[in-house]
Amino acid sequence: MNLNLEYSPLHQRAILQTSDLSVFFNKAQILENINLKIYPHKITAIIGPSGCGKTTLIRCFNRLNELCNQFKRVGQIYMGDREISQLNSVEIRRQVGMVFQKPNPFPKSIYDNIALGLRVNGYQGDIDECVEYSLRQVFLWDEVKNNLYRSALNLSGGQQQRLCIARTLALKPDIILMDEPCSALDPISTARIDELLYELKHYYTIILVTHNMQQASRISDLTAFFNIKTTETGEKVGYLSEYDKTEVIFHHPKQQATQEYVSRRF
Ligand SMILES: Nc1ncnc2c1ncn2[C@@H]1O[C@H](COP(=O)(O)OP(=O)(O)OP(=O)(O)O)[C@@H](O)[C@H]1O
Repeated sequence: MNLNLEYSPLHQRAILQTSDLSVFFNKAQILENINLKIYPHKITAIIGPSGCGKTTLIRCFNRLNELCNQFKRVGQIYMGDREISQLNSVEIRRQVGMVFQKPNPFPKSIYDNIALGLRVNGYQGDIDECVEYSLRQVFLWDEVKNNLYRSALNLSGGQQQRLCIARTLALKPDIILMDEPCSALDPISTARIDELLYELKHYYTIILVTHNMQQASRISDLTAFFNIKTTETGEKVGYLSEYDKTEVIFHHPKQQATQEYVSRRF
């Protein structure tokens, strides 16, 4: 579903695209026929009621679901011209970084949180420089530059989440998946992350799962509203209900369910 995106087919190629994507866990269908295009250097918000499959969808994009042996997918996911099953899963996870709901720094120093991933990926450049550059990108450098060898676990929640974002950025991904990255943070830390994401979209493509309607409406360019339906056999399945520019989804949605969800009358 790629609606009314004036600039999309004419001016931009999708960086990531699903084609009739359906997902199953233990034979239960979780997502049905998802057709979604993600455009480069945009923030795409994924919104919808709990259980509609938002996390499951984005975990398809870095092939994380495949670690669960009950998982099955039907349909295609293309990165550029290539179906992601043809790509090496280690390479995919470098190209498609992920930031989780709860900040999850390694129980190591601030420095090592970034340096470890670089070493594991065989980084050939200057690690000190890259650590500094990544911490500057998330506006954390000035706060931690004198304590780089202290445990990352001593940082505040907001600082830990910015460190996790820096750790992801250090590997130079094309796409960053963010699964409710601010849900464990206070409003001031959330506002800082919002500003940060807005800056980062100049360099990266961001897919943001969020329950925070203010966050989605303030910083995203495009919004995909997912909903849940009940099948004839009584199963609940998630589907893409409406996808458009964020401004349209929040101010002139075509569907009543979208209107109700974004205005919290769902
Ligand atoms: N590994 C798994 N094994 C079995 N079922 C799963 C697994 N992961 C997710 N599910 C099921 O898939 C459905 C969608 O879950 P998912 O977490 O993707 O939804 P969501 O929209 O992100 O929800 P929320 O907004 O509450 O985080 C749920 O019914 C969940 O129980």
